[in-house]
Amino acid sequence: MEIESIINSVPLALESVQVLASKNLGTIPSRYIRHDLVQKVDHEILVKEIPVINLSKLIDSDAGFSQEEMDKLHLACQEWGFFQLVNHGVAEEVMKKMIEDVSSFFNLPFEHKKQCSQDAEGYGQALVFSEEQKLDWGDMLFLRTQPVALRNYQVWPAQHLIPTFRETVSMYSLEMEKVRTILLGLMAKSLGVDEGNFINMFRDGSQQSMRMNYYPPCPEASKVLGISPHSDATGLTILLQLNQVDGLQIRHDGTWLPVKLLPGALLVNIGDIIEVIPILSNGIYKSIEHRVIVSKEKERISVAAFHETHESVEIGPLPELIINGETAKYRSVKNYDEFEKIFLSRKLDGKSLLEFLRLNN
Ligand SMILES: O=C(O)CCC(=O)C(=O)O
Ligand SMILES: [Fe+2]
Repeated sequence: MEIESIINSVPLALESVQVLASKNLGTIPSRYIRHDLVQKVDHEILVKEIPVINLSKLIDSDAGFSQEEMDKLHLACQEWGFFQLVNHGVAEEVMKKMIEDVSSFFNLPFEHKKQCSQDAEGYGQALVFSEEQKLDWGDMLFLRTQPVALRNYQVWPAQHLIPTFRETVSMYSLEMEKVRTILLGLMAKSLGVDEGNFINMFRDGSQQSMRMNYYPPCPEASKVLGISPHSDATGLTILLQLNQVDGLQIRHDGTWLPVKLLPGALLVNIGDIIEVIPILSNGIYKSIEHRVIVSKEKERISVAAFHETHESVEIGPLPELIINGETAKYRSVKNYDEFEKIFLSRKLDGKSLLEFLRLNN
């Protein structure tokens, strides 16, 4: 299908999963049930843990720089596409406020949350374009957070309902940008590419958005997914798990590996954009598929902060890289805005966005 016709698809209206869950139904509508879902995890794989990177060992600090930690980071980006980040330097107070205010949002009465609804932004569910498509067991609040001029406060919770929400998200947003920039610099070093150039692609004015996810408990938890398998159509994602309830699984060595997050850790993953733009990683760093399973008893809340390339950056193989007889592996997309439109208008389906852009040559 051509890019233009995909962009013009219209999403279907969906019900809030939190409202549905509050009805305490014994069984749930069939549109959430996935008959082919394999949730059983191979016990062998449970001994595997995704890499943990200690950021204080990678920046000038009392701990000193550790080449060993740097090698671990490189391997994590190459072989896992995911890592946990500890000693990341984000102020505890900011994390605490973020946990409080985002939880408060999902605890608001539905009528109040609904005021934040709008098509692709604000409160709602993952966009769905056909009656056949399975639904995810979760609601979300999707906000554009940077640059500030792109914020649409209409879809943010009203000031009188959660007075500190704006300030908290603003502070957290800047902390995430700091972590992003440090990590990109380290990745550039590991890849042996120009650090300034790499960071410049994500310079001031680049977009950051946050997807705040709420997964209610589900009476048929083993038959649903909180989020369908997907890879993130972004540059770099930094995820905060708010309430110590695990549920994320990543595709690793052909199976789904559950992620056990350490308290206070952030989870970082490589998005499609870093995989696609050869100058960023020449395909060395991988954007990995992941999904979310839900619990029968406990709700789960997470915040994914997505970091994009600057609007002036074309997403696709750069001409100067098509050297030594190599051909472009992907169609180019003008910039992140267009990339996002294509992403939003397609159902979450593994790494199909990259497949869609791949050139068969
Ligand atoms: O809730 C999670 O752990 C993952 C969320 C996620 O994958 C996303 O928002 O893209
Ligand atoms: Fe994701």
